[in-house]
Amino acid sequence: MKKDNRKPVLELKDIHKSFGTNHVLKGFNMQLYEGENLVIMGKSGSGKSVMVKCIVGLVQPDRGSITIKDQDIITMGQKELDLLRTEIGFLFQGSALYDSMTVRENLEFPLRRHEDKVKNFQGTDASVKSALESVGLLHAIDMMPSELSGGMQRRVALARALILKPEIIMYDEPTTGLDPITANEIIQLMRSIQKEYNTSSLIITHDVDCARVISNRIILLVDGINYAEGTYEELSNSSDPQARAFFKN
Ligand SMILES: Nc1ncnc2c1ncn2[C@@H]1O[C@H](COP(=O)(O)OP(=O)(O)OP(=O)(O)O)[C@@H](O)[C@H]1O
Repeated sequence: MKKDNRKPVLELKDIHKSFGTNHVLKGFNMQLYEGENLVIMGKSGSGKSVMVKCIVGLVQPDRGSITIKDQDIITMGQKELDLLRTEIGFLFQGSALYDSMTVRENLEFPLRRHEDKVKNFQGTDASVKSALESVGLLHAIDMMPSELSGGMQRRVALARALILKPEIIMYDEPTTGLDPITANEIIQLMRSIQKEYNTSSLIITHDVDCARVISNRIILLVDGINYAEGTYEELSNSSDPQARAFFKN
């Protein structure tokens, strides 16, 4: 593979994490570059969620460094960390909408939490409308989550992830639980958002179709390390059977 001379926006170096005798991450390395869609694939239980939790600060790695735009987040104070986190949007499986709030109120929530950052934006109402427009759901602004289909709910969650105009978006299993047509709509939306906002995306997925369509690059997480890296074509045609096995449906 070619050596990449671009600067990463997010970098994990030599991350180790064990739970008792269960050594989950054993020196995992990853660079996410500006504007790219990087997919992480790994078998169930391989440590993908633990890796994401290390990035968002829910789990403390035993060893290694995590930098976002050259700032080390492991040694950072809470206040700086909160501000830096506004640079990251999340679309997690569990990132459900608040049932008792309208779509508009759900989107206003992160704006209110991060008022300092929002001062530079065009105003709450305009920000909410522009994020909803990006996911094609402006007409649903006053609806309740219960009135929306599963796919629409995920699009609203995506609008909420976008509202602070993050430079990085992390998607954890973005298509899980959706039928193939809706899953494809979400994938196309992720692509158009990447173009519109020039975000760098980290995507955790089991979905081979999603990985094929969305990825510029894929990292296979095996035995706690970045076992193999490359484009979909490179990895799915790899001479290594363990790498190739990921792409058999
Ligand atoms: N808080 C915790 N305490 C103890 N063990 C944990 C904890 N969190 C994760 N683990 C263990 O770490 C390993 C990796 O779990 P993780 O949830 O990261 O897997 P995954 O790759 O995300 O799996 P899946 O694809 O099924 O979601 C598992 O063996 C799990 O039991």
